[in-house]
Amino acid sequence: MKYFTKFDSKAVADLLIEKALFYKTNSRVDLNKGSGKRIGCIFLNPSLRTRASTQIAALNLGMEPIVMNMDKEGWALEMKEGAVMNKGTVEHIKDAAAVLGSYFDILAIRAFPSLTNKQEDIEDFIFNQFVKYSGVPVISLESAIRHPLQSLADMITIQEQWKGTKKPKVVLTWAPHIKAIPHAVANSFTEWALGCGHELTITHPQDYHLDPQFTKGAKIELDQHKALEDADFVYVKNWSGFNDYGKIVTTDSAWMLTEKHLKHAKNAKVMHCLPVRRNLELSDEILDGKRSIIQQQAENRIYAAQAVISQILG
Ligand SMILES: NCCC[C@H](NC(=O)CCC(=O)O)C(=O)O
Ligand SMILES: NC(=O)OP(=O)(O)O
Repeated sequence: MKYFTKFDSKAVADLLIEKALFYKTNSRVDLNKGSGKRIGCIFLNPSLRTRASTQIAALNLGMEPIVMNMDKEGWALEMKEGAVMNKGTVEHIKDAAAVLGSYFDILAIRAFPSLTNKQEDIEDFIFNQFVKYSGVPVISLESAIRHPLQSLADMITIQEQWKGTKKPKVVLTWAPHIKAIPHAVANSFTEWALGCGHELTITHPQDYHLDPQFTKGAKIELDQHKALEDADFVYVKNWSGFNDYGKIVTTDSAWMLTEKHLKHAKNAKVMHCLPVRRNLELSDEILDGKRSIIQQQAENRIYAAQAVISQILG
């Protein structure tokens, strides 16, 4: 494996899940595997979990992680080919990524979408410029359209939690937010849940349809209460408009998940990638209650990253 940027196949997902669960109980078993190697973690946006869990994962494999907050501490990067750089940007991605490629054995990049330039975001332009010019293996720490390490951790968590014999009913439900939020987590969760063979229902208000390239094969049910009936796992997530790109179409607080919403889903476990805005996206009663498996998801981010880095190291 050279790149970890999206769902590959069920076989690869199963292998990574198995590897991650092994590392969860034997975290330092491969301490020599990455010895003498460096991973560069490049952040163009804020992070708590991804930043810490990726470093811990690398350290568990004996690798040296170096974190660069390029948005604040690096030179302003020019991404466009052939640009005349007579404005704010100082260094071209061609030069910067090539230098980073020569410093690191693996590069890991976080690059959120603009939410204004739909075409560029859909093409994952900024992330792919790093891939194109670095020449080394690249891991996505969340790009404009995907967050595969999060989704891998989500799949690990579902596998750990699910004790039933039938397939679990998994529901992705939209939640209110005050800001325009990326589609990456929702897209990726959909991609991985379907790819791993889960039965997925997506529910959201009118006009919040996700990019159909991700939702093909999912059941879309716009009645949230109906969608939540008999759910085994409920993934709560806000996203902004896709058709009306990057827009907040509604902030209807009736969509915020409470116990009342789960009246017909007695055993449902609730998931969220974090950070969560309490009592806006999700109620305290759910977050602090028995249904929440959110802390477990966050912990599994370490082992998801460790499995991926280990696989790239070979
Ligand atoms: N990396 C995980 C989540 C990143 C992003 N959240 C945010 O931007 C939160 C911003 C705020 O709440 O102000 C999202 O939900 O897609
Ligand atoms: N879930 C997640 O990616 O969190 P951070 O943005 O804090 O890394």
